[in-house]
Amino acid sequence: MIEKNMSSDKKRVIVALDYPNQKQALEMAAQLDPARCRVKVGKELFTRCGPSIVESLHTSGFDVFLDLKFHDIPNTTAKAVRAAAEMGVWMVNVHASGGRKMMETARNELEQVNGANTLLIGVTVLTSMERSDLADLGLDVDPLEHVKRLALLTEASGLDGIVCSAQEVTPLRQVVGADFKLVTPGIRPADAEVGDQKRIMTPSDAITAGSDYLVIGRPITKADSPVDALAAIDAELAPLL
Ligand SMILES: O=C(O)c1cc(=O)[nH]c(=O)n1[C@@H]1O[C@H](COP(=O)(O)O)[C@@H](O)[C@H]1O
Repeated sequence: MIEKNMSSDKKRVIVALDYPNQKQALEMAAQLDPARCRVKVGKELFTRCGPSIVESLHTSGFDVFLDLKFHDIPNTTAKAVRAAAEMGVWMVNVHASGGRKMMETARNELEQVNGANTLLIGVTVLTSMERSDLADLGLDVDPLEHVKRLALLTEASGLDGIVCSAQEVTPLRQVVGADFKLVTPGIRPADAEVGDQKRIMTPSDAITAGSDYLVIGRPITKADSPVDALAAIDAELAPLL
């Protein structure tokens, strides 16, 4: 029997536009349908292009996840989150390990932006990290344990959700609220190259586990035909949504 994911949002895929220039990013976006997916602007593209890339994507009708993973003192982080909200982005993120005061200050700042309905999300443990990477940081814990701790802190700080691995979604769903968004990168279709990701899952397994949004970059953008790669992912997800 096919298990249906609970979220009513049908646009679950966020395509990571990890490109070094506006031309390549917009060429990719032109092949995507804003009615069927969202896009992510990350550190490389934003550092090269600045807010104009976000404006262009908005003009083309896309919801934009601005993935700059802010991590700084509370005032600096909050002002950066405000700047993102004033750009009108759909989602923005901070590192949950910046702590409660940083996240609460960012949340409060966001509330003061007129008309903003930007989702504010906390990054827990990067999907490229495994237990040994946490040990290097002096954290002698399983990634799931640390993700759980940061998820609860993020929720208590008033944020809308977290970025985590899809591998953590099932146990997290038992401890966070049903509306708390679980955004999962590290998504790899069965035949895709893993690259630098460590805690991975297939698109259908991630949705079945309860992921709200799947962040997918290279399996689409580096495919011979990005359109075909996305269509295959959509076909894999369709029976589950
Ligand atoms: O916040 C993110 O989006 C993010 C968090 C995380 O833990 N892991 C992670 O891979 N990401 C982003 O998700 C995207 C994944 O890209 P691919 O590995 O190419 O599918 C990249 O743009 C990363 O910056």
